[in-house]
Amino acid sequence: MKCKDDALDADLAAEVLEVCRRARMRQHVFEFGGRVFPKPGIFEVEGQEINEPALERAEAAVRIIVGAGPDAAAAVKLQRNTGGGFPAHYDNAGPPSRRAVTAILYLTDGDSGMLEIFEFLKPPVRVAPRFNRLVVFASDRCLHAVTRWREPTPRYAVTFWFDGRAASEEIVLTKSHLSGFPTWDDAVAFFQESPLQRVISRAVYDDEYETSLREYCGFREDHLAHMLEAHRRSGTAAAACSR
Ligand SMILES: O=C(O)CCC(=O)C(=O)O
Ligand SMILES: [Fe+2]
Repeated sequence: MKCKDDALDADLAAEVLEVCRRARMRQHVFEFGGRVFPKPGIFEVEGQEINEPALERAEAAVRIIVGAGPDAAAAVKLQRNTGGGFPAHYDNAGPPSRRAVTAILYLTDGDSGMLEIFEFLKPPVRVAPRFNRLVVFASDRCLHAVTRWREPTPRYAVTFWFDGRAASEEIVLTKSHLSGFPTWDDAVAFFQESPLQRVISRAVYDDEYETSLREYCGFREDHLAHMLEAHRRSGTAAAACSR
């Protein structure tokens, strides 16, 4: 994960903030365990729906910062956050997603709505939103969550995703992965660099998944119960198949 302050030209960042303020955003929904839930307090719209030159200029600048080639397809998402947060997730949870790089441009300051980053088996890191701060990480190997936003005014952020080459990498965890490590440190080093960490993350990060569901977005008891149940099912399945 990399964090860069004063990432864009300040005038451009201010223009992007204005675009966010004006944009019509929709309630964000997410799929969990076969059901669709609203994410409380999160509203989003895709950049391509609003066709603003400032967004294109921002995308070009971010593309250079993250080192994505001119041909890498990009998706842009504008977000307004008035309350909740995000449960632990990977931006690329597996095929057909081809997202390789996530870059989040924060446009609002706050001491809540922190980005929590769980780089595999490294100490977790929390990044506060700050105007013109850019956080960049690998979409397929960086578990993250967003803590609840508690400020009276909205939190604005724009996320840029750049695709990589066709996802040809292995995505199935096999016994040979697990038996081939001479030492524990070798296994850790492998999973830190590999998208295969996604297969075992629900078991390894059980508490973080559960806490983030409970505290950041599961405000309705019935929704939370379903999400926790689905999380536990997938964690148990992952633990069983990696034995
Ligand atoms: O709002 C943030 O800080 C991050 C949002 C996020 O993780 C996402 O949109 O996938
Ligand atoms: Fe994300």
